[in-house]
Amino acid sequence: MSLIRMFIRLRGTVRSASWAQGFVLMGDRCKSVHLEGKRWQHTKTQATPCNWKLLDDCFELSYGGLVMQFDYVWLRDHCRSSSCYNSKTNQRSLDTASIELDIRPTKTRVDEENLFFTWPDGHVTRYSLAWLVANSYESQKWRAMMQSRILWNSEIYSGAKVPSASWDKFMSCDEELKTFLSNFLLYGIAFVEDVPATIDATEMVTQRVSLIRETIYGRMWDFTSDFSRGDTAYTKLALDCHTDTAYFQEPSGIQIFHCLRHEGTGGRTLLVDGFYAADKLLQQSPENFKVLSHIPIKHEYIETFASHRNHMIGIGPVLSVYPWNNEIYMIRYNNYDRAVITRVPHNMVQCWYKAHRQLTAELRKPENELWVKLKPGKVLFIDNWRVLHGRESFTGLRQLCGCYLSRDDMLNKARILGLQA
Ligand SMILES: C[N+](C)(C)CCCC[C@H](N)C(=O)O
Ligand SMILES: O=C(O)CCC(=O)C(=O)O
Ligand SMILES: [Fe+2]
Repeated sequence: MSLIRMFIRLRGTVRSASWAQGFVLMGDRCKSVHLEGKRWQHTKTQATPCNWKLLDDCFELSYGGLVMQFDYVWLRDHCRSSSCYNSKTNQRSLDTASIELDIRPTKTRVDEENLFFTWPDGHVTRYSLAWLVANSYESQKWRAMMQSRILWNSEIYSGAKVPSASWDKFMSCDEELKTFLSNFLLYGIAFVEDVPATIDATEMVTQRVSLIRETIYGRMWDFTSDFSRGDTAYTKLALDCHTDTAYFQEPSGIQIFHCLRHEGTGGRTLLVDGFYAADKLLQQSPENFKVLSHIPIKHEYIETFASHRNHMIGIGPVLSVYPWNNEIYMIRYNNYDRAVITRVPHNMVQCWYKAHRQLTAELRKPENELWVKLKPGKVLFIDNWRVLHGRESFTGLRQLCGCYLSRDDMLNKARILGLQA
């Protein structure tokens, strides 16, 4: 059993054992009652009554209709007094390792809005009840833990009529940027239109969103089908849907494409929501989802051009999920760059191929494919941890420019603008 799962189970047991009769005790006067040998404490009548109990292994608080349990070390550790926490830098100054692991408050008291703990060394910690509620495990649990997203196929995305941002407004107005980022977080793709068809303007537009992540391809890159680098991207061939830089330990968070010119035919861009496909897989076959989220696979970029010598390796499952809630946060799918499978025993290899086949079938369903023709002026932002891209083969001169962006900094920007990310 994973540690986290064990932890959740433990918490569950503790909670159900200790709280069942708590609410009958809410009185209208200040009083304390004994229940199963434990002393219940109450505040005076108020809109939201507060009861608390010092249990052997945790502090139990009932407030605002919620029953919460706090570890004593946690309560000491999160003290917001000026000697424990620097509210100018929002950093902890307290040395957590100096807290006795069996610490208990010597005195506990409550007023209308606050709880006060006195610790064995005399230090007093004050918590506002509202802060404790907001930061309790029990209240977090009920909140949407998942990033809100709209999973899409071609019809859903087209039907949503998500507006593109427009260059002028995008560059000058934070509300426009906020709407853009909100759409980007929801769908994993977003467009800015009317951008001057230059590398400089493309760079400017990306700088509104995040910091450029420089890679072996440079900072801003532009490319044509001249095979100047050892990769199929630099040809006229079609490309099946994939995520880029699967061969990085941390694949690039965001990819930007701006088609600066195309004199020829074909060359449309393919976009597929990898999380939509993964979700379908999870519904149809949880075992196959599990296989793809557990078996680590290697991706590799080997370039042996005289001018460019590279050997990049990234290892990770096709589907990365958070261990605590199984929520998918990244898909790594690139059949071109997938390396030799060497670390998986043959019986598991067979399972992996079956699961991979099912995911591939889902990704390739025509109804899941969104095809767009990129034109000069239209800059595409792709969440490279979620949305796969590909392209149709083409003729003629076609020049694309773009860059990779840091995912953390995009999320940072979104939060600063007030979005939940
Ligand atoms: C985007 N740019 C042309 C610079 C690089 C293309 C990298 C292609 C590589 N096979 C991958 O999928 O990561
Ligand atoms: O040429 C294209 O449209 C995209 C090529 C590609 O997959 C890439 O550059 O990452
Ligand atoms: Fe690519």
